[in-house]
Amino acid sequence: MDFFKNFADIKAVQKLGQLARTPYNLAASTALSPKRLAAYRASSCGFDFLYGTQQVDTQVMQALQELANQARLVEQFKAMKSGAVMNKIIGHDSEDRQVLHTACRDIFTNKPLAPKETAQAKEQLDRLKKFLTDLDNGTITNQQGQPFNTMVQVGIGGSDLGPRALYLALKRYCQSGRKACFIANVDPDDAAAVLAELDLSRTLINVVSKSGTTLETLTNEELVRSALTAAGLDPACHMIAVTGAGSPMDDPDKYLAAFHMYDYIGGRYSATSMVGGVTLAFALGYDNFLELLRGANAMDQAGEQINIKENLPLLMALLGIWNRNFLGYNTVAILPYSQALLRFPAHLQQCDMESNGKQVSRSGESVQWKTGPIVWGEPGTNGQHAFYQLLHQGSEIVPAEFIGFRQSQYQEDITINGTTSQQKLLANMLAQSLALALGRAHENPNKSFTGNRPSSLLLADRLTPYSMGALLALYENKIAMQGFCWNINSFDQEGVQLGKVLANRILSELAKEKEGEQLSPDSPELALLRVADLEKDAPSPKH
Ligand SMILES: O=P(O)(O)OC[C@H]1O[C@](O)(CO)[C@@H](O)[C@@H]1O
Repeated sequence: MDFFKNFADIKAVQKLGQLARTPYNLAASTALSPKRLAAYRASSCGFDFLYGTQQVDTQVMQALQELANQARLVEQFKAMKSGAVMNKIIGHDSEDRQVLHTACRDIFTNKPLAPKETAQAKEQLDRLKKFLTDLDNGTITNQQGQPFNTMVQVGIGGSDLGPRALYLALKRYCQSGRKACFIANVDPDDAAAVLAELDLSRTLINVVSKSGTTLETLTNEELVRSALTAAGLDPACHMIAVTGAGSPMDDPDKYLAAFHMYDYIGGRYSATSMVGGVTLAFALGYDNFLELLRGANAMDQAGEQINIKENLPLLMALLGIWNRNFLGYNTVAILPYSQALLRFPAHLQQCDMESNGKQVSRSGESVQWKTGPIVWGEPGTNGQHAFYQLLHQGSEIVPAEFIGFRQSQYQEDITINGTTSQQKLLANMLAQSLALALGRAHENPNKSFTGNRPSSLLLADRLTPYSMGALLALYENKIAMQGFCWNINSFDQEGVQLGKVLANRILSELAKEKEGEQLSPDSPELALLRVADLEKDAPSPKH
C-alpha cells in the first residue's frame, strides 16, 4: 500500500534527528513562561492537553506536523475507519483483516464510514437493549422469578482489561442495585474469591472470548458452570456469552443470550463492542453505555483533523514518537489522578504493548528504529509515595502522562486548611509535572533534582461516561497512529503464541501424572525440563 513508508525514509525524521541534538531544556530559568504554557495547549472533546512541559519548541512541533503529513497518518487513520485492510503483513501469511472498532461507535450519523459494520454494531446494540428491557420488566428472571442484580464477566486480556477498567471508572453511575464483577486469571483463587462474595442465584455469568478458544476463559467458564450446578442452579438460565461470529463458543443453545463481536475488532480495541457493552450496559444502564460510545465517536472524529493542534490523538502520538525515537526514552508512565481510573493504565498497557511491541514492518522486514515503549502506571497520589522517587531522581528518564479532572465524581468532599481533597489531588498532579520539568539545584547532591524530565497533562471537567469514552478512544487512536508512523502492524499479536503452545505442551506432560493425585513437588519442574529438552530438537517452522 502506498501508505506503507519506512519510518527511517521519511524526510521529517532526518530533520527531527537534527533537532533532537539540542532539545528544549525544561529546567532553564525561563523555560516555563506563562506564554509558553498557554501556547502549548490543545483541546478536543472536553479534554485540554497541556504539553508545555514536553521538550519541544516551535521548530520541533513544525517538524512533527511534517512527519504526520509525510507519513500520511490522518489518511491512514481515515482509511482504517473506512474499512481498509490495515491488519496485514505484505507478502507473508497474516490476519489480513479490516480494523473497525471505530464502526461500533459511528452510530450517531446516517452516513457512517463503514456502513455494513456499523449496521452490525447497531443490530447487536438493539439485541442488547431488548435483553436489558427483558431483565428490567421481569421477562427474564432467575428460576425463583427474582431479578438478576449482578453480572460476572469471565474473560481475559482484551475481553477483561478494557471492560473492567471502564466499569471501575464509571462505577459511580451504576444503576441502583446492580453491580459487575470480573474473573480473568486461570488461578482458581481468582474465581473462588469473586464467587465467595456473590449470591449466585441472582447472578448472570457473561463469558467473553473473541476466539472462543482461550484456555483461561474456557477453564473459568467450566469452573463457574460447576459452581452454579453445585448451588442447585441451572447454568443455562444464568450464562450468557459474547464471542466472535462463528467461533467455537458461538453456540446460542448453551446460553441464556449470546452476542457477537466480529473479526474486524481486535480484542484490545473491543471495549466499545459487545465485549464491554453487555456488562457495562447491565451495570451502568444502556443510556450511559451510549454516552460512552458518543464520547469515543467524538474523539474518533477529532482524529481526522490534519492540524496536530486540533487532533489530540495525533498530537499525543507524535510527542510520544519524539520522546521514544529522538530523545531515546524507553518507557511511558500513565498517571491518572483519579482513583476511578485505577485499572486504566493496565488496559493501556495491553492496548499499547500488544499493538506496538513489534519488530517487523508491514512488509515483513526487521525495523531499524525503536517501536512501542514500555507502558505502565498507577493512580496518583498513591504513586507519589511509591515509585516517583525514580521518576524524579532515577537514572532512567520516564516521560509521564498525567490525567486529571477538575471535579470529583461523587462530589462528596471536605475542606481542610482551606482546600478540598479534590484541590489537593489536582495540586499534587500539577506540582509533579512542574517538579519533573524544573528540578531543583541543591548543594547536597542527594537532594538535588536535575529536572528537564518531560510530561504532559490531560484535563477534563469530570470523569463521566462521555469523557471516559473520549479518553479511551484518545489512547486507542494515539496507539494506532504511532503504529502507522512506525510502519508496523498494530493489530495482530503473534508474540503471544509461543508461550501458549509451550504451556499446552507442559500441561500434556502434567496430565500424564496419575489422575486425581496431587502433583508431586518436583512435577512442574520435571515437566519443564522434558519440554525444554523436546524443544531443543524441534524442527524450526518453515519461513
Ligand atoms: O477474547 P479472547 O479470544 O479470549 O482473547 C483474549 C486475549 O488473548 C489475546 O489473544 C492474547 O493472548 C489477546 O489479544 C486477547 O485480548
